[in-house]
Amino acid sequence: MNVIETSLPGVIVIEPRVFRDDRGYFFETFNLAKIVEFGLPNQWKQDNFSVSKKNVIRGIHYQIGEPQGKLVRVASGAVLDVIVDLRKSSPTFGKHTTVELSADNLRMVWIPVGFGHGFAALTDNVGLSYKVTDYYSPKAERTVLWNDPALEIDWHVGPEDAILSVKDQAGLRLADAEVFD
Ligand SMILES: Cc1cn([C@H]2C[C@H](O)[C@@H](COP(=O)(O)OP(=O)(O)O[C@H]3O[C@H](C)C(=O)[C@H](O)[C@H]3O)O2)c(=O)[nH]c1=O
Repeated sequence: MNVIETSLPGVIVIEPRVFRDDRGYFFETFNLAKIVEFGLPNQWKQDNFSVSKKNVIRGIHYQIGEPQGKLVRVASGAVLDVIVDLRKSSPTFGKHTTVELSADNLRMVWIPVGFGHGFAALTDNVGLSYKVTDYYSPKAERTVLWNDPALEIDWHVGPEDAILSVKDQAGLRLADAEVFD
C-alpha cells in the first residue's frame, strides 16, 4: 500500500497493493489495521455506492454538526474527484485538490472531516464506492455550489454538458455557506 500526499494536508491518496496473475488481479479494498497505520479512523458507519452517467457532477457535499470522513474509490469507470478545504481557520481554506480515481488506477482518496467532496464522471457507468465515518444526516447535509467562481475548479466537464441534481444546482457559494471552524 502506497500513500501520496496532496496539496491539502490530511487529504491523502492511497494506492493499494495489487496482486496480478494470469486470471486477473486481487486487492484489499479495505483493511482497518493498515489504514489506521496511515492515521485514518477506526470507526466507520456506512458503505455507500452510487452509479453515474458520463458528465454527472455530484457535490460539493459535506455534513455540518454530524461530519463525515470519507474513503472513496471507483469500482467502474473513472472520475475527477474534487476535495475542498472548508475549515475557515485553515491556511488552505477554499483551496481544492483533484485526483483521478478509476477502475484502472485503483486509487482511493481519504477525505477527513472539514472538507467538501464532489466528483465529475469522466466515463459512463461510474460506480463510486465509499465508506463514511458517520451516518447520513439529511438535516446536517450542506452543498457548496460546484461552479462557485471563487473555487476556480476545472471539472473537466463543460458547463453545458454537466448533469446535476436540483439540490446541487442550488448549492451555496462558499462565501455564504456554513463551514467548519
Ligand atoms: C448520501 C446518501 C443519500 N441517501 C439518499 C438521499 C437521496 O434520496 C438519495 C440520493 O442522495 P444524493 O443526491 O445526496 O446522493 P449524492 O449526490 O451521490 O451525494 C453523495 O455524493 C457526494 C459526492 C458525497 O460525497 C456524499 O457522500 C453524498 O452527498 O440517496 C441516503 O439514503 N443515504 C446517504 O448516505
